[in-house]
Order: sequence, then structure tokens, then C-alpha cells
Amino acid sequence: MSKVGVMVMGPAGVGKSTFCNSMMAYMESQGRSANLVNLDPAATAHEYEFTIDIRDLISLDDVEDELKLGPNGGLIYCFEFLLKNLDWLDDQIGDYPDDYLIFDCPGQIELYSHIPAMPIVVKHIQQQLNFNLCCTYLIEAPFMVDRAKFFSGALEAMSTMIFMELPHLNILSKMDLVKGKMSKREVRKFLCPDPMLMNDDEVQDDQKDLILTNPKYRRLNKAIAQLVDDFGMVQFLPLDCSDRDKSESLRTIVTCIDNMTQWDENQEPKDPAEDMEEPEDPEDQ
Ligand SMILES: Nc1nc2c(ncn2[C@@H]2O[C@H](COP(=O)(O)OP(=O)(O)OP(=O)(O)O)[C@@H](O)[C@H]2O)c(=O)[nH]1
Repeated sequence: MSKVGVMVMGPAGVGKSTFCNSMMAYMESQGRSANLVNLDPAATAHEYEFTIDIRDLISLDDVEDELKLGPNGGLIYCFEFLLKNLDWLDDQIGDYPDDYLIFDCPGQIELYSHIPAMPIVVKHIQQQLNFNLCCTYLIEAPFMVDRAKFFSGALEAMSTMIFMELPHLNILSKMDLVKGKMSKREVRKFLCPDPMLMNDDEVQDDQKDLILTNPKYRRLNKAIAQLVDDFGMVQFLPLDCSDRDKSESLRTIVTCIDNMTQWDENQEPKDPAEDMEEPEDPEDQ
């Protein structure tokens, strides 16, 4: 059996912990075993107990108290401390042949864009502990309402993909918050982002005041949207954790993760969009 790890990443408050808990519940419902690993030294309690918790090694509270560091400096200190104590992680993760680990990561996106600690931890888990890892990167579905914000989030997702060098899945969290506000046709344009979204004539009246008026910025935003499109690897799967019974989005995400973590370098990677379910559309009901 292979050892699989899912790194759950994304900005603060995007819904990473909620997604981790929903994944645990989904795996349980499918009779599959999974364990939760907390890599956030500032985490609060979870619905599911952590099997492995970085706070057993070092917590942000202790670092702030003892070293008088602020939350961001403290977080970097915690990760540098983890790097010096990777044998702790080895002992914790152990040598289980059929582990499926879900790693809840911190929300500071500098960890996914330029601070080298997270890629080093990831490489260690891959190469020393022989896990097949993938990254799930969350951005909030309500970003779709402000298109510049959405493409900015897509760039962050791309930056993480490039920096982490892992099989990568983008997820639009909190889909329930846009239900009834966007049609299925509109949502579909964001799942495989269409650079035409940045065209003014595509903007709805109630969103016009959100658009930057400086034409230079508009041109720049369009160019960036085109870059995201040209890159061709930025696609999103919808996720709604508001109702556990609606496990359809989780099923699709877990299927994509299964495909990515069994990925053989001699095989063409499977296109996650192939498993994509159409998001529910209130207008169709
Ligand atoms: N409506 C809605 N709210 C959600 C969903 N997922 C998460 N939330 C809410 O978003 C807030 C943040 O969720 P968390 O899961 O703690 O987010 P996080 O990314 O782990 O946050 P940090 O650990 O602080 O970075 C909480 O109030 C959640 O209840 C969702 O699918 N729908």
C-alpha cells in the first residue's frame, strides 16, 4: 500500500481546517482510514483529534511568550525549529505502510511563496519518509464576485504550485456563499478561468464599482488573466463544506487526490477537470 499525504494550504480563514474535518468525515463514511496532522503552531482545537501535532514540539504561544516574537516572526521561528528537529517528525509519522495523512497547514501564504521551510519539510516527507504527496490549495468562492481579486488568488495558487513542486489541486471553498448569486454558466467560467472575464462588458452592473478605473490597471489585469489562461494549469474544483451530506464535491476532490497521488512519472497526469462535477445551480432547480 502506498503512503499518501495531502497538504491543505491556502490563506488565513479560507476554510482549510473545515475542509480537513470534512475530508476526515468523508473518508470515514467511505470506510477508509485517514489521520489528521497539524502543521500549524497556532492552531486551535479541531473537530477530529490530531494524530500528529506540531504543537507537541513547539507552539506559537510559547514562542511569543518566551522569545517575545510577534505572530509572523514566531511562525517562521517555529518552522526553523521544526527543520532542526525533523527527526521528531520522522518519529511521529513512523513507518505505517498504509497511511493517509491530511496535513492542515498554516494560513500565512509567505510559507508557500518564498520562505523555504515548507518546501524542505515537504521534500523530507516525500524523500525520507516515502510519501506520495499532493497539494490542495484553497481560495474563497466569493472572490469570483470581484474578478481582479479572483485572478490575484489564482496567481497565489500558481505561485504555490511552482514553489512547492507538488501535484497540485486548486479548490474554490465556501461555494454555498455564492449559490443564488451566480449562474452555473458564470461559475463554469471560473473553474477553468477565462481571460475574457476581465473584459468590461462581462462585468455585471452591481460589480462595476469594484473595478479599477485606471485603464493602465485594467490592461495589466487583463494581461495577468491571459497569463493564467496561457499557463493552462489553473483549474478549480468547487467545495461546499456547509452541509456534510452534500459530499458530492468531496467525492470529486478525493478522486482527484487519489489520481494525483498514484501518479506515475511515466504516465501523463490525469486532467482533474475530467472528474469535475457541475456545481449545483439554484436556477436549475
Ligand atoms: N459558509 C461557509 N463557511 C465556511 C466553509 N468552510 C469554512 N467556513 C468558515 O470559514 C471560517 C474559517 O474556517 P477555517 O476552516 O477555520 O479556516 P482556516 O483556513 O483553517 O483558517 P486559519 O487556520 O486561521 O488559516 C470559519 O468560520 C468556518 O466556519 C464553507 O464551506 N462554507
